[in-house]
Amino acid sequence: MAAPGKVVPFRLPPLPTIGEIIKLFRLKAQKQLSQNFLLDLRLTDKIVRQAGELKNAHVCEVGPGPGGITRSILSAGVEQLLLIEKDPRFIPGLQILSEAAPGKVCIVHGDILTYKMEKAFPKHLKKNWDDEPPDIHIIGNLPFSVSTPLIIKWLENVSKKDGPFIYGRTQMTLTFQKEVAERLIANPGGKQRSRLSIMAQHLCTVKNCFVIPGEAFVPKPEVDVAVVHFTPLVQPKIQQPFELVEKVVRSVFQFRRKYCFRGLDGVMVLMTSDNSIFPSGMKHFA
Ligand SMILES: C[S@@+](CC[C@H](N)C(=O)[O-])C[C@H]1O[C@@H](n2cnc3c(N)ncnc32)[C@H](O)[C@@H]1O
Repeated sequence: MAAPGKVVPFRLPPLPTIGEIIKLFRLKAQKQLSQNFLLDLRLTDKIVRQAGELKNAHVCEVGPGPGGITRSILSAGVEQLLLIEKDPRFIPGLQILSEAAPGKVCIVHGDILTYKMEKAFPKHLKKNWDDEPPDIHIIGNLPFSVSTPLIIKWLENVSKKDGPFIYGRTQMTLTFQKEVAERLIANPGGKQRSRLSIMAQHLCTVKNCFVIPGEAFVPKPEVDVAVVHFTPLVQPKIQQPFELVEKVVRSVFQFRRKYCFRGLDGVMVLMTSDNSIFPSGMKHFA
């Protein structure tokens, strides 16, 4: 028994390994759905550590699959874990995890692209936008065909303070194809600087955490994967509506870099009609 006042770390009871769960429920990865699983719990622990302190946090995991990352999230001592999984084959395996952590897990069979995140967490967790981020995190290793459109949608939600961001500056830790992660974190003037870099960095602090080699996944994907952490900024760097910023940035990047200034001609038109979108000049941010 622990001494009074001593914090007892949360420990899951002995469970079948992820490999055994996959065998038990015949969870063959479906290539057409870009399913690749992480079986090494040291790696899933490493991904979850990138989210920051999760003790007593409310977490939504998107696309838990056979539950590797799920186990690491539960072991971090979260208060509540919401799982959103589209493929019904994974639900029985996730139920085993739910029984191992009584009262902590809620499983939703659904599609994260349409799920209403504004109702996902208790209201009392809401924080003001300029306060510290709420104790709410989104974590996920989704197929790239989902994670890229999803981050665009969530960036729009950040700019409008809706969706998962009605609770405040909810943090996200997500995996992307390595090249997409490089674009998300690229600095101004860098080779990878793109539309995605500006859309993400004008709204969030974007940290690239680490690259996971393709060999770590079963089956091995054709590309490497990188983990990216997002914290919405208190003040966006460009204080204009999302749609307008997107339009301007699209216009800037429609030409190859050496012809970028052709794109800027269009921007100048928008700048004069909309009053200084990029106060210190687009050149430096692009
Ligand atoms: C690449 S697998 C990763 C599984 C697990 N997170 C892991 O790391 O081992 C992606 C998972 O996301 C699920 N998924 C795909 N699209 C989804 C969507 N739109 N909404 C919710 N889950 C989705 C898949 O069924 C699969 O379980």
